[in-house]
Amino acid sequence: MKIVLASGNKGKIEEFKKLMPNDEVVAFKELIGDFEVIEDKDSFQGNAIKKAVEIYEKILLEYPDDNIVVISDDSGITVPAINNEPGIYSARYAGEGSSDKENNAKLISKLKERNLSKTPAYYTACIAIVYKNETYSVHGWMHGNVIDEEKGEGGFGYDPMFIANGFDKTLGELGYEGKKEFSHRTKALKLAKKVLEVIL
Ligand SMILES: O=c1[nH]c(=O)c2ncn([C@@H]3O[C@H](COP(=O)(O)OP(=O)(O)OP(=O)(O)O)[C@@H](O)[C@H]3O)c2[nH]1
Ligand SMILES: [Mg+2]
Repeated sequence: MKIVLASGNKGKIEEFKKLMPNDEVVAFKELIGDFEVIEDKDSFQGNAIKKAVEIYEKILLEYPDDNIVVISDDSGITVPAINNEPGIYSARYAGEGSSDKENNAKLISKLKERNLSKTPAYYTACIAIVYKNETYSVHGWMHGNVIDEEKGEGGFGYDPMFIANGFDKTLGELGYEGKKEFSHRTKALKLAKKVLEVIL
């Protein structure tokens, strides 16, 4: 069965395709072109469900007979020492439409303002699934520390600033192969696969 990913984030799409090698994973844009979902809920779960539902409904309008399953991912990084920023605002921390580089620069300046060269942080991923008008959601987390500089070119987003617990290199330095063993997205997707086993 075709699994439609309700995400426009290239880093996520790449990770999902690698994490689900036995499924036909298609980014929604390949089916219906560009479509913006306003992420105005106050939780990862609220935004993940909103993305999956709106894209599911939009696809059904164009492919009414398709037996389609849509999955979405709403994720971000939370730094308790700076009032839990950026959290659900991770993608737009430096303003609407900001790049990973700009978001990282803002986080670095916030850490430097408080003389925090290294402080605890965690990633959250909520994956929502919509199938036959029913909604499901699961979460995964990854704990570690953020540092006030970028190291390495791997991963995406805040990865060059994040050192997972038990490691001494950033996810940017470890790259995808390191990260996929224990990331928030990997953990959430493990549960999502269980849900798919039950409902499909
Ligand atoms: O270093 C990172 N490693 C990760 O593994 C990771 N997962 C999420 N994030 C960041 O959190 C925001 C997600 O926001 P988000 O869930 O709204 O996604 P998005 O707007 O980019 O795409 P979409 O899926 O909504 O279309 C984005 O800024 C990402 O950079 C990560 N950063
Ligand atoms: Mg988004």
